[in-house]
Amino acid sequence: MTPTNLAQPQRQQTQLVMALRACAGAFGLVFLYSSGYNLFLLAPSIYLLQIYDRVMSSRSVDTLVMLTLIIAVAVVVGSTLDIVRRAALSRIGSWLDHRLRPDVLSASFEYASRADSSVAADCYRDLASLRQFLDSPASALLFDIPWSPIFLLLLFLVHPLLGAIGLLSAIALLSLALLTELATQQPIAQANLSLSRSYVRLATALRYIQVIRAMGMQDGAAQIVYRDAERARKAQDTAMHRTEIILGFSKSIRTLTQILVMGAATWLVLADNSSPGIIFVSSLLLGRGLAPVEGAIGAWRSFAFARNSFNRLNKMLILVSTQEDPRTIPVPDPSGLILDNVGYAPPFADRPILKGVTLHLLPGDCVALIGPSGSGKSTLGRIMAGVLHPTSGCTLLGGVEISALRLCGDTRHVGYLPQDIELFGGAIKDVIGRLDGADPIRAIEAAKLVGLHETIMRLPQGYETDIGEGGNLLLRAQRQQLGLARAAYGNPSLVVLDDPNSSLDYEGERILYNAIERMRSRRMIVVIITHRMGVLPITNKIAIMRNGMVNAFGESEHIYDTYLRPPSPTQTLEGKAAL
Ligand SMILES: Nc1ncnc2c1ncn2[C@@H]1O[C@H](COP(=O)(O)OP(=O)(O)OP(=O)(O)O)[C@@H](O)[C@H]1O
Repeated sequence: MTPTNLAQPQRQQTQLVMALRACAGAFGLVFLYSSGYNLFLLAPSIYLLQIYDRVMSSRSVDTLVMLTLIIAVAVVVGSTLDIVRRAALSRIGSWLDHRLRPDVLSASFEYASRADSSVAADCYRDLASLRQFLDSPASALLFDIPWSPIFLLLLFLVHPLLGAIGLLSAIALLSLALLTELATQQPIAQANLSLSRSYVRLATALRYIQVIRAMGMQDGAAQIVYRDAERARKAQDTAMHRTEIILGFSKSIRTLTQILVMGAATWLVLADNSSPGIIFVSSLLLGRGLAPVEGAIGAWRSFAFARNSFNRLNKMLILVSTQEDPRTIPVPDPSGLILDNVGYAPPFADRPILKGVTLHLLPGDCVALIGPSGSGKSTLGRIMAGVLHPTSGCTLLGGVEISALRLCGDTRHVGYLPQDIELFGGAIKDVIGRLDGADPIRAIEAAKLVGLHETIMRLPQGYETDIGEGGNLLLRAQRQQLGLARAAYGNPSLVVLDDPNSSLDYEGERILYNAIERMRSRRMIVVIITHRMGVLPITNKIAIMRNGMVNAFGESEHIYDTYLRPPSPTQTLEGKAAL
């Protein structure tokens, strides 16, 4: 299954859902703390009633002191429970972060390689957003909301008229909460989108900062990043202003209801001979009943952001997890590489880049993939390397689908040197060893295979030399050689080299050709994507590509003589004479 759209609804157990389920006990505890906290919030109401009913009638100072002490203890216990539940929510957030970070990181890598790297980066950030939400006061509010009806019920018990006023007010506030959702949904989604775009653009600009500075494009690049950040800010402002307006209304409703309840309670005291305490008790109960609803309107943006983060992260985990079980995939036998009717069309493209490519390469084969620019060579190379999934047909290495080999984590079956080289890591031994806790012996073996060992040993720190961010401390030719060693690490069955000699001088090319000979002698299949014809003599097969198809494929000599050999002067003269 190819993930293209995170908007599809899915139902499946993901690591996120399972981790949340594992927290059920902890959430239950938070619920208990919250219940205790909300119960203790009743203390001031009870206190007032007791003052009116007992102290005022008995005029007993001792009762007043005792009551005050009891209520003071209740208030301290209530505040402590509030602190404890917030600390517990924060601990849950930290635990979730710790438990899910590795899974989310690898799922983000997977999603980035299969679909969209910017969405993958967003999903990675979503985990932090969820943790931030659990750290914020908004998360505690969720546990107060169930208490809202209980306070309103108590108000009903005090007097049905007071309860009815409270209920109507709660309904009005809930409608405003709903209105907040409707009014802020679109700007919040827009803010999310623009913010993530600006992050992606910033990352790209920082990656190419040397070129940007050299060409004097700094201001233009800043403008591009700034434009999206501005859009995000404006959308956030819109959401905030709408929330503020609705919050203003809700405050008015709340104050009016408060006055109404106190007025009605006073009327009840006068008309019904009720205790005067109900004036303050009803006001307090109403306040407690409406506070979570009103708080929810204020915290709506936090809820919406947290919900978006949860949904997006969960969907990415679902899409990435719909894979074959890697443990069931066997190690390939040496039956070679088979491309059967391979087609590829990028998402949303109107025409395919590759159309029905069929090739069969045997162990020890070295094939040159040549053809005009844009004919689809690099795309085919990426498919062979398992970086891209073909949209039709299959690519089998030793009878196993290449993308499945990559997913089983045993990447040693395939080596890949991309056009942009893209080195990643710090010390040379780690770069060559594919960041796999590099076995230095094997890294040295790979360096020797590609003829780089002596060069590395001449460096003051040898294999421990740091290559700088992305290898920026190295010459391009050296980066290319290092990329070649990385591709050869672990004796893979297939090595795909995209433009491996583009930066090499004569000596560099000689070393490369020797390296390829050695790879072939180890029965590796070597695919060379190139524009340089000088590489053809070391190949035994050539494939010529045009318009996403392989036009000609066969033994190098035959293909060269038939399609590539320039006509000799005599042939040209004979041709002219014939004319
Ligand atoms: N992700 C993509 N989305 C849309 N089109 C793409 C994508 N990647 C490549 N293409 C297009 O597919 C075509 C083939 O690209 P590809 O890089 O495979 O060609 P190539 O033969 O390797 O070219 P070159 O020799 O210049 O490297 C080009 O027209 C390119 O613009």
